[in-house]
Amino acid sequence: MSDWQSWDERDAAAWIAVPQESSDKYSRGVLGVVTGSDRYPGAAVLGVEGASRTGVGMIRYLGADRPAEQVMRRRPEVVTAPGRVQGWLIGSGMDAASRPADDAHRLRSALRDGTPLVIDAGALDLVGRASAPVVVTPHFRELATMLAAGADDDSDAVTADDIAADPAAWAVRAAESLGVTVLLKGHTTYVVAPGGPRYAVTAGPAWLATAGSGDVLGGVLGALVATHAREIDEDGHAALAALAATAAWIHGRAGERASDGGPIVALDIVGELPGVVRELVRAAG
Ligand SMILES: NC(=O)C1=CN([C@@H]2O[C@H](COP(=O)(O)OP(=O)(O)OC[C@H]3O[C@@H](n4cnc5c(N)ncnc54)[C@H](O)[C@@H]3O)[C@@H](O)[C@H]2O)[C@@H](O)CC1
Ligand SMILES: Nc1ncnc2c1ncn2[C@@H]1O[C@H](COP(=O)(O)OP(=O)(O)O)[C@@H](O)[C@H]1O
Repeated sequence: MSDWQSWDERDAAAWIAVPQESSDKYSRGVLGVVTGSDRYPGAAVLGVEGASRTGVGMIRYLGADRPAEQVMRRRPEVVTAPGRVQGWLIGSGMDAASRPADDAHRLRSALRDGTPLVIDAGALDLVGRASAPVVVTPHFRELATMLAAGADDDSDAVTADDIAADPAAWAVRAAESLGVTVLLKGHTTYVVAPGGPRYAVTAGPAWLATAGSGDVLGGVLGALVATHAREIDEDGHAALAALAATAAWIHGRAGERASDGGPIVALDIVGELPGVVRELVRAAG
């Protein structure tokens, strides 16, 4: 574990983009979102909520109609018109095995946009199609599926149990073989850039293991990516890895505050995000 750097509040505090007097919503950063489906509309709501409460200039939600309705009901600030964005969040609440043609088209547009992407859940199979740097956010089963897709035959395929037994090593292998930054979720979240830094983040309680918690994390990371376009442009995966570790830290700390030793639901994490970001801004000042 000696080559893993633990990521703490001081590290995270350096990766919050604080609006300036000269800022407007576009200069702060716009996040494009293609998430959710008829089956999982809630994941779209949770990701958009996570991004909104982490702080971003604007969100363009460009997913399917049913999740769009739910997103707009909860967050009228969101825009559904296409346009320029500085980062994408795609895949949460989608299912690669039953992808409607409209979703395939929406995902293709995001992947070809030339803008950094956070790829989650039901878009992880498309990781090789991106035209810009990517950070993926799998859990153990999702990472096993991704690696199995690249295995030469079934005997090479890794299982979720293999990954659970040594998540740090599998996160590194995935980053090297896929050429993307990997954020592997779990009690400790491992973040690895291909050939670059390795961060271990243990910030939250096990109460975070609740449905939709990872969808919120995707939104937090989406907001951080969209508000750090310059840093990603200059430092590529090194910046993406720092942003991913920061997202995991913020998510864990929000879970800690929300839980206070008791059970939580995903929206409780969202409710604590502004307070956690405020703490980080103060820590940086
Ligand atoms: N409110 C929402 O809309 C939510 C949507 N979600 C979305 O749901 C999709 C699937 O995510 P998962 O993390 O479930 O994918 P997994 O790869 O963990 O699981 C795939 C399927 O395996 C089954 N499964 C696996 N382990 C099981 C167990 N121990 N007991 C019972 N069934 C088990 C479930 O039927 C599940 O649908 C993703 O697109 C994700 O974003 C989830 O994040 C949960 C919340
Ligand atoms: N035992 C645990 N301790 C701390 N955090 C956990 C634990 N299990 C899961 N988490 C965190 O909760 C989130 C779960 O994400 P995910 O599995 O994608 O859930 P969902 O698909 O339901 O949104 C991740 O951020 C993960 O790091």
